[in-house]
This record gives sequence, C-alpha cells and structure tokens, in this order.
Amino acid sequence: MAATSADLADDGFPAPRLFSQGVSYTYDDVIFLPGYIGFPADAVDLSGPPPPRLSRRIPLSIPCVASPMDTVSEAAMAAAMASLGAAAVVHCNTEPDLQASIIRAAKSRRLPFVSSVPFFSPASTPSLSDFAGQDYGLVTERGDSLSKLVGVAVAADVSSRQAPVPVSEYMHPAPRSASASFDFEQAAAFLADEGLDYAPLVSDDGEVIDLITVSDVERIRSYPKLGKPSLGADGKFVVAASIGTREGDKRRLEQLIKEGANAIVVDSSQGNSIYQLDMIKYAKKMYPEVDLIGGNVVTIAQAQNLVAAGVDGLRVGMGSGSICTTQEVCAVGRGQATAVYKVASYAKDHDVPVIADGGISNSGHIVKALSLGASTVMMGSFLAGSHEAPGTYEYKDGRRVKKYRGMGSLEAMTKGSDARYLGDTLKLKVAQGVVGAVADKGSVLRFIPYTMQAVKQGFQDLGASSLQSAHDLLRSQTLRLEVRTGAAQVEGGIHGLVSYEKKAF
Ligand SMILES: NC(=O)C1=CN([C@@H]2O[C@H](COP(=O)(O)OP(=O)(O)OC[C@H]3O[C@@H](n4cnc5c(N)ncnc54)[C@H](O)[C@@H]3O)[C@@H](O)[C@H]2O)C=CC1
Ligand SMILES: O=c1[nH]c(=O)c2[nH+]cn([C@@H]3O[C@H](COP(=O)(O)O)[C@@H](O)[C@H]3O)c2[nH]1
Ligand SMILES: [K+]
Repeated sequence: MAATSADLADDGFPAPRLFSQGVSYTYDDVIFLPGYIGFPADAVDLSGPPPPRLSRRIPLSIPCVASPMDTVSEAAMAAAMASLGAAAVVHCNTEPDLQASIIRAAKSRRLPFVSSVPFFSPASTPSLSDFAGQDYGLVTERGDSLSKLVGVAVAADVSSRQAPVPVSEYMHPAPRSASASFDFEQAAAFLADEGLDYAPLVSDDGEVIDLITVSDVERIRSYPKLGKPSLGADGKFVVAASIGTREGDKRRLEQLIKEGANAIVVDSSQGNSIYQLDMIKYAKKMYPEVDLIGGNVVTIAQAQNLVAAGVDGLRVGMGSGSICTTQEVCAVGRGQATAVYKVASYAKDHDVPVIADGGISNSGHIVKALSLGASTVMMGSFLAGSHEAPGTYEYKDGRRVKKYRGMGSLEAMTKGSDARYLGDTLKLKVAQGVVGAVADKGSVLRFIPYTMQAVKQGFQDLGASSLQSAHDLLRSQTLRLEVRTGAAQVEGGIHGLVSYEKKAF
C-alpha cells in the first residue's frame, strides 16, 4: 500500500518547522534524511551554475574560504585557495603595509604556491641558516626582489664551505626566467622544455617574485588535478582582505584596494554595531566597485541592518569557532546550524550570499552549512594545520602540529599592531579566544579536493546536483531534517570498537 501524504508529511521536519522551536542547533545536532539519487556523485557540480559566491560579484568554483586569522591566511594560503577555485581573506592583525604586501605576493603569480625563497646581494656572505630551510636563494643586484637578478645560490654549496665567501663567487648564473603570469602547467612545461631544475619567476615589471623548481612541480603533480582557479577581472588571483572598524582602518582600506583586494571583510565578532555600519557606508561610498562583506551576524535583525547599509556578503557565526570562547565569556551567540539557516533565509531575498563561518570540522559540516542556505563555508581550524598556513610545524607529544590561535586570544590581541588594542592600553583586556595547536594535514591542494569529493557524495545522498539544487530542496521543504539525540550522535559516530584507524583518503 502506498504511503499516505500525511505519513510523508510527518516523516522528518522541513527546515522552517525544525528551526522555529526556540532551540539553538549546532551542525552535529541535526541530520538530513536522504533523498533520491538520480545521478552519479561525479555529476554533482559544486561550481554551479550558478556558482558559489564569496559575495555578490565574486564567483568561486568551490565553496570554501580561508578565515582572516593570522595563523591561517597569508600569501601561501591565498595563492593555494585561489588556485583551487576557493578564496582566502588575508588577516589584518598586522601593519597595513605588510597586509598589502601579502596581497601583492599572492596576486603576483598564477601558481598555487608561494615559497619563502631568500634574496641576497652579490657581496653578501649568507650562512646556511640564512636560507631558512630553502634549497635555493636568489641573488639580485641590491639583494631585493625589485633589482636585477644576477644568479642563484644553492644552499648545499654553502654547507660545504668552511669560511664565509661572497655569494657572487659561487652562485650559479641566472637561468632563463619564467613569466610570473604562467599558470602551473605553463611553468612546468617551461622547466621541461628548457631542461632546467629551477627557474626564477619574473613579472612584466622586472620584479623577481619567486623561484619554481622541479621538486615543486613534482609535489603539485602528486595532488589531485587543479580545477578552475578564482580569477578577478584583471586575470589575477582573487584575494580578499579584512579590516577593522577603527578610524585608522580607512587608510588600511585604501591601501588594500590599491593593492587589488577583490573583496573586503569587515571583521568583528558582533557586526551589528554603529562602528561597522558607519564603516560599511563609508566604504560603499568611497569604493562602490569593491564587494564588502559584513559580519559577524547570527540573527535576521542583525543581518537586516547590514544589508540596509549595503553589504555584498554576510559572514555568519558567533561563538561557533573551534578557538572561540565568546559564548562562554559574553553569553551571546547561536548554534551554527540555526544561525546559518535563519540568516540565509533572510539574505536570499536580498541576493546577499552567506558565508557560514566557524565550526567546520568535517565534510559533513560543509554539506550541512551549504544545504542550510550558505553559499560558502569559512574555515580556520580545518586549514590551520596545512602546509600553506603561516608558521612552522612543531612536535607536541610526538605529533607534528602547527599553532592555531583565536584572533580574540590575548596573544593575538597583544600582537596586533592595530590601534584596536594598542590605543586602548588603559582598558582591561578580556580574551574571547584561546591559543592552541592543530595536527599537520599536509597541503590544502590535496585535502580540499578530497573534502569536496566527500561533499559531492553528501549532495548526491540528498538528491542535490548543485548548490542551487540543495537550496531548492531546502526552500521547497523537500529537504527533511531531524534532531539527533545524544545517543543518536554516539550511534552516528564510530563506536564499540577496541581500536581503529581513521583514514578518510
Ligand atoms: N565569530 C566569532 O564568534 C568571534 C570572532 N572573533 C574574532 O576576533 C577578532 C576581534 O573581534 P572583536 O573583539 O569583535 O573586534 P572589534 O575590534 O570589532 O571589537 C572590539 C571592541 O572594540 C569596539 N569598537 C570597534 N570599533 C570601534 C570604534 N570605531 N570606536 C570605539 N569602539 C570600537 C567594539 O564595540 C568592541 O567592544 C576578529 O578577528 C573576530 O573575527 C572574536 C570573538 C568572536
Ligand atoms: O570567539 C572567538 N574568539 C576568537 O578569538 C576568534 N578568532 C576567530 N574566531 C572565529 O572563529 C572562526 C574560525 O572557526 P573554526 O576554527 O571553527 O573554523 C573565525 O573565522 C572567526 O569567525 C574567533 N571567535
Ligand atoms: K566555541
């Protein structure tokens, strides 16, 4: 006998019903009921059409964004994320000049990496430690990237020497340079065609920006094939940047925009403030061509004010981040599943894409964030253990880890060259975040494509062939959800085993 329509209507809750019960749900609290699979997982196209958007005018080909945190997003992360079709938001916990130079470094190339190759002048006598772990150094007339390249120093040549000798005496003559506008395949072909082990990358203006080596090529070839990169109208990588809401941030904003930042994130834990609204109005008036992302918000009322002020994107999440103590310290915030659903259900009517920020610790959380209405997810801890995150690996209890800290941690606040806290030395500082460490995850160029494959499998289970179709399932109330009890969450995880090895790919 066929199921009655009452039976079907009662089988799980549609989102509006689940999220209107006065309960704050996290991603782990909720679970989707499967839909109908009418296509293979590889037919799921996360790139659209329409594509996921960082903000109104910035399409991406994968729905991932690196958070504006000083242990997550600098040049290497920005270049890698853009080359994957995602994006990074360069943090502002540094002098504006340095933030601008990070953007310049990421936008100066079309390769998925930024190496920290050292520069030397011909008369300098670098020791091995001056190579900072790099195999090569670039020798230029003045010892900086803006003067003429004269040679390449090999670290192994230094280690075999007793006394310090000017680098000009043992450097190798500069080989033919590759153009900084080459993409990965072009640069790899250049090395192969010229029979070179390495080639400096030089911009049209003559700036020596990096060195590409055969081992870089081999490393990148060992990862999944790169997809469509995120490129702006200028043909350069899409790179976003964050600012604060102090008077001095207006100068920072000007500098970032001059540097070509494609979108600006106004970075506050509570975006519905007079300071942010004033900053948004100022920025929209001064730079109407640049997309402005406001936040953070978790309610419709907050979102409404930012949308009225003209934002092109909304960052959603308060207290859900892995390093966040805001809910504990300030008693405000919202469960992230509820926050994303509520804000996205409002923002969609204003064509404002939502970034689900914080609390992503697995691919299932990404499926949930996107299916609840977000256009992209923003991640901190998920990316902080990668090769591309700032900082070096250390060992903790035998595990290789990288430092990861909240931007509201005491350590990050006091590092901040920002007037935000230095100007407020008389005020009492209270942390809203912690300093921690995350495990080594290898390169984002490897684990993000695998994560996206897992997201595609989740979408297939729901019967969604794209982001748009997931949003359609949500809005037509075809998508059904339930709350998981504590026991259901235990059951849904790994349980009852004496030991196991968890290896996802
Ligand atoms: N998403 C989240 O749940 C949270 C994120 N964070 C992160 O920590 C960092 C710091 O966040 P916040 O503490 O919110 O920084 P913030 O700089 O926006 O705010 C710090 C304090 O300064 C005040 N303030 C801001 N602009 C002002 C102005 N022009 N004049 C006078 N007072 C002003 C604010 O009202 C607040 O009391 C950010 O990177 C943020 O993303 C921190 C806590 C929670
Ligand atoms: O309460 C907080 N105190 C902090 O110190 C802090 N620093 C970052 N953030 C926010 O957390 C997001 C990253 O979260 P995940 O590590 O879970 O991806 C980020 O994207 C931010 O929204 C903070 N929240
Ligand atoms: K938290």
